[in-house]
Amino acid sequence: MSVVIEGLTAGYGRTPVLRDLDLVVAPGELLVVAGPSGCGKSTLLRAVAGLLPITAGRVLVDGEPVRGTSRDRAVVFQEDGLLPWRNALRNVELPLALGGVGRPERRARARAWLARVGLADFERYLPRELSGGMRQRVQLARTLAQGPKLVLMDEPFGALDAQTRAAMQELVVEVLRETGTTTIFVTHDVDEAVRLGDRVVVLGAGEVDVRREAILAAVMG
Ligand SMILES: Nc1ncnc2c1ncn2[C@@H]1O[C@H](COP(=O)(O)OP(=O)(O)OP(=O)(O)O)[C@@H](O)[C@H]1O
Repeated sequence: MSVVIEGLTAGYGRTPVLRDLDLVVAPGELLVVAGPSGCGKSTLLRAVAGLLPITAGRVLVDGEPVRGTSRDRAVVFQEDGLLPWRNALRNVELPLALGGVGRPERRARARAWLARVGLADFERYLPRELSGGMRQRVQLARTLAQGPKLVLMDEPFGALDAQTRAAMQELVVEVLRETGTTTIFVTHDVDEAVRLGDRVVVLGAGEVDVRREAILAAVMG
């Protein structure tokens, strides 16, 4: 899916957080949006997800203006949002069930995705029996099992330790490349931006080189 943002102004109440923002994401691209805390990264994701009304400009996904949420566009947050009383498998199955996918197929899809994220042996575990990194992997499986064409990730690994985070970054890049999913990945972590991005945009400073120094300089203003 392509994303074209033109002259986007959006925010909460009367003060816009984003002003006249232009951004293009090509199909299959992994775009990292970086920038200091409070600069509007989450606000941008919400606007693309259709969770936030926009004040001016437009957000086009595959040429169509965003008017609300859609199954084609999935959001992954830092909190895993898993239901504590459902095991890993049943958590991954839930949105498929809600989307009308029949039992045998949703079970097969959920199993395949759990295996893909390295959790084949943990499908019966409840969220509280899994580590933070494992829960994020379940969340990733749950998101990708739905076959979204655009994935919006909002600091999904912010709460993980450095080693787990690095492993998750590797997994995400691998899986998203494999599926050709377009991704907008928000982070305030410069190293994460360098590791993940095909391109890096710093809010307020535009597109920057995917090099640590260039991103740091833009983030610091
Ligand atoms: N629901 C809300 N109502 C009112 N103001 C909000 C709301 N959410 C965010 N804001 C304000 O909008 C601005 C941008 O917030 P946003 O969450 O988009 O920033 P961010 O770049 O994602 O920050 P962080 O890296 O800390 O998550 C901030 O000043 C914040 O206080």
